[in-house]
Formats: sequence, structure tokens, C-alpha cells
Amino acid sequence: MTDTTRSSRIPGFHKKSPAERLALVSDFAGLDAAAAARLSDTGNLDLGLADRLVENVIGSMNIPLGIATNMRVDGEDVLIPMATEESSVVAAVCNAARQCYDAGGFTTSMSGTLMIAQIQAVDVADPHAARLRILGRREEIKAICDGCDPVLLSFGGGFRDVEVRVLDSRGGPMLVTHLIVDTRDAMGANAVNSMAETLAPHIAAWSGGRVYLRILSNLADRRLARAHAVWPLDQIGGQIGGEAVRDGIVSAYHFAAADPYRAATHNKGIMNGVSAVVLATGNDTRAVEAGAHAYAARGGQYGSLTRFEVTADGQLSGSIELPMAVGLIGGATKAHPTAQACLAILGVTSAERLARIIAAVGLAQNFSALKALATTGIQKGHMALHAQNIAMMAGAVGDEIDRVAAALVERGSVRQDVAQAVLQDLRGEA
Ligand SMILES: CC(C)(COP(=O)([O-])OP(=O)([O-])OC[C@H]1O[C@@H](n2cnc3c(N)ncnc32)[C@H](O)[C@@H]1OP(=O)([O-])[O-])[C@@H](O)C(=O)NCCC(=O)NCCSC(=O)C[C@@](C)(O)CC(=O)[O-]
Ligand SMILES: NC(=O)C1=CN([C@@H]2O[C@H](COP(=O)(O)OP(=O)(O)OC[C@H]3O[C@@H](n4cnc5c(N)ncnc54)[C@H](OP(=O)(O)O)[C@@H]3O)[C@@H](O)[C@H]2O)C=CC1
Repeated sequence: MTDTTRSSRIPGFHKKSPAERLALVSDFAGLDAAAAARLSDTGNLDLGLADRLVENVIGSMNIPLGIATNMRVDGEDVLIPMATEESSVVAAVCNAARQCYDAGGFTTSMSGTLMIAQIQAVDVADPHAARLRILGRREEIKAICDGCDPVLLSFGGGFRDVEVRVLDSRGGPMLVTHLIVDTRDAMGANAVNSMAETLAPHIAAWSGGRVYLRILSNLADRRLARAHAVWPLDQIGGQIGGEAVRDGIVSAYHFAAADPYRAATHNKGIMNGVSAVVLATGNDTRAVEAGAHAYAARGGQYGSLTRFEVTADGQLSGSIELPMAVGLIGGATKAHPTAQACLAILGVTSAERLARIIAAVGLAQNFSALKALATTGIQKGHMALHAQNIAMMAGAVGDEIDRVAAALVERGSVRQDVAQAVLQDLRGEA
């Protein structure tokens, strides 16, 4: 029954300390002392820092951090920190990277570190002429934008270009100005948003219209990260032979390229890897995910972020291209000590190198998922690793977890009801 005595209207909640908030939440939700203690155990994130990173903090939510091995990117071996709650994601990257390691691993590139900020103007009487008026002010616009961020300028970044589009919207023509800004080692949201807000009154004056939105675009298509790898047939073959595996993977790609229902899952697999590194390094997962999916839908049809084809000598070639707006400065990257440690593990000294490594991880992840799907099926490898989670869900603790998980894999039935039965057996309760 609904409890009508509880109220979520808590004035001044944000002004309380984390401990006071937790007490209120515990009371509201009827949490026992153990649950409350778990919430306030912030692990490797200082509670005071957490309270500064986001609002209304009561604790922190810890996610496992795994390391993907075997990755060689542009001739350099690198260990990959991945923050994810999903089993088999880290193993999949290790597995894919192992199979192309001897062939040289991944080669990567980047289109640049340019972000786009948009300024929306409406009620412009002569949008096409206004477009030219704004384009004619390029040097003035550059000075205004660069004046917003001298620090960025000192690192070689800043305004690069202005573009103006006349959009045919439901509310009539709309004038949209794009500021193209090199944000170097920052993701750049705050930098370009400040520029857009500062420039907005000028756009209103030059266009004769009214300005509404002034915000970056997450479709960061001037910041594309690319990765490529060749998987030799003798490395991917196994029992069914390299050619069959290769053809199955290529066909899986063709399926994703032709069908948005499949492409969504295909790209979700890629983002298993991408988002895990983005999160581990304190970057904005939503920004990267929005950019990736918008890029996958360019041209009007949602499709695959990767491509698989056969090289002239019959090997499997895989490539990926996606927007990668990540930074080493700003957001939580600098503030979160675990993010700093993850960047140290990666050994990256530029946002570009980080973006390129993440693209390689996305490609690796996709290779392993497609290989599993096109051969044994995803459940064999994934469920074998997921068996431990199922064992824990069934109530197994300590040593029981491994024993129950092993029994589930042996029976080929990774299900909670089976786990419960195995556990009862183990405990002599059957
Ligand atoms: C799970 C594996 C790796 C087993 O693969 P396998 O061939 O049975 O494993 P193996 O024991 O022969 O080991 C091969 C290598 O895999 C790695 N490996 C193997 N086991 C581990 C482990 N426990 N921890 C860390 N690494 C592991 C490791 O690198 C190892 O090399 P070694 O170190 O022995 O020289 C394989 O089946 C696989 O890659 N499966 C794909 C799993 C996957 O994609 N998971 C993502 C979750 S499913 C999903 O959300 C996305 C999806 C699938 O829907 C996307 C789509 O539809 O496209
Ligand atoms: N739609 C979206 O994706 C949005 C995302 N966000 C959030 O914005 C945050 C990222 O913003 P971002 O602008 O990157 O972060 P910050 O504003 O925190 O940091 C960037 C700033 O750091 C300074 N800086 C110092 N060294 C460098 C260097 N080597 N290269 C580049 N800049 C340097 C620059 O100047 P200075 O010191 O003068 O600032 C730069 O503007 C994330 O938390 C994200 O979640 C916010 C709004 C919308």
C-alpha cells in the first residue's frame, strides 16, 4: 500500500551534510543500519570530494575496475583500466587484443580535437542575408571567443572557425551558428559553452533575431577517433577454422549495417568497452554515448560504428570511427583520484592519445562479441563469467560462490533456480 505519510519534499536538503541527508533517506526508505553504513562507505572516493562533485550526496556507488591486457596501440603496449558492472566485458577486450597482438595490434588516428558550440537564433527576417553578415564578422568572432579562455589559448587551443546554417524547422527558418573550437586536452563543454554565451548578444544584434540556446553539440564529428586492426586467420580459427570465423564476423557486420534493430545491440557492445574506459578516466559517458549514437545515425539510417572486411590476402580487417570527446583536464578527470590513477596506468599525456586508445578498445570489444555470436553464441563465454553473479544472487557467499558457479557452468545452465538448488545441495539442505 502507498505510504502517504512520507514526503519527498525536503526543503534545504542540499544544505545538509552527507550524514544528515543519509539519516533522512534512511528514515524515508526504512533502511537498516547495515544498508546505511554501506551507502556511506565511499571506498576510494573521499566523501567530501564526492559532495563537491555532485549535489545532495549521501555516499558513493562503487563499480568494479578491471584491467584489459594484451592491448598494443600504435606499436606501444598499454594496460586498459575499465570501470564496468558487466561480466565478460573486460575478458572480451583481452581476448580480442590477444588475437591481433602478434599482427601488430591496433593502429589509430584522430581527426582533431575540435568541438562545436551552437547558437540558435529565431525570428530572423532575412536568415540567408544574416548568415552572410555573421560569416563576415569572422575575425571579430574569433577575438570574442578567444578572449573567453586565455588558458585554453596558451595551450594552443581556441577558436578555429565559424559556420552558419539556415535550418528549415517546424517553427520556421532558424539561424544556427556553429563555433568550431579546438579544446586540446579538455573535453571542452564548459569552454565552448562560455564562448557561445558570450557571443550570443552579438549574434542577436547581427541577425536581428532572438537568441535562445547556446550550448555545445555532442555530435562531435570534428573529433573522430579511428582504430584499425587485422586479425590473422590462424589466430581466430579454433575448431571451426579461420575462414568460417572471419566470414561469420563479416556477415554479422553486414547485418548491423543493414538493420537498426541489430545495429543498436552491435553498438551497445562497442560502448561496453568505450564507456568503461570513459568512466574509469572520469570522463562524461553520456556525452560520448550521445555522440556515438548520433554519429551512427548520420545520413538518416542508424548503422554500425565498426566495419569488418576481408584483406587482399584473406585476413579479417576491422575498423571503427566515432566521435570521442574526452579530456585529461576538467570534469572529474582531474578531481577524482581514481581517474588520475587510471590515466597513469594508461600512460597518456594527451586527450588525443586517450581518445585513440578508447576507439581501439571499442573495436576490440566488438570483435569479441561478434566472434562469440557468430560461433559458439554469446552465452557460453558470457554466462560462464556471469555465473558468479547468479551464484551470489542465489545467496552464495565466500567459497560457495566459486563452487556454485562452477556447477552451473558444468551443467550448462546458468540460472538462479538451478543456483539455488545447487546451493541447497552444498549446504546439505536439500
Ligand atoms: C569470455 C571469453 C573471453 C572467453 O573466451 P575463451 O576463448 O573461452 O577463453 P580462453 O580461456 O581460451 O582465453 C582466451 C583469452 O581471453 C581472455 N580471457 C578469458 N577468460 C578471461 C577472464 N576470466 N578474465 C580475463 N580475461 C579472460 C584472456 O586474454 C585469454 O587469454 P590468456 O590470458 O589465457 O592468454 C569469450 O567468450 C568472449 O570474448 N566472449 C564475448 C563476451 C562479450 O562480448 N561480452 C560482452 C557482454 S554481452 C553484451 O552486452 C554485448 C552483445 C554481445 O550483445 C553485443 C552484440 O550483440 O554485438
Ligand atoms: N552536453 C554536454 O556534454 C555537457 C557537458 N558538461 C560537462 O563539462 C565538463 C567538461 O568540460 P570542460 O570544458 O572540458 O572542463 P573544464 O571547464 O573543467 O576545463 C577546461 C578548461 O581547462 C583549462 N585548461 C588547462 N589546461 C588545458 C589544456 N591542456 N587543454 C585544454 N584546456 C586546458 C582551460 O581553460 P580555463 O582554465 O580558463 O577554464 C579549459 O577551458 C564535464 O564534466 C561534462 O560532463 C557540461 C555541460 C554540457
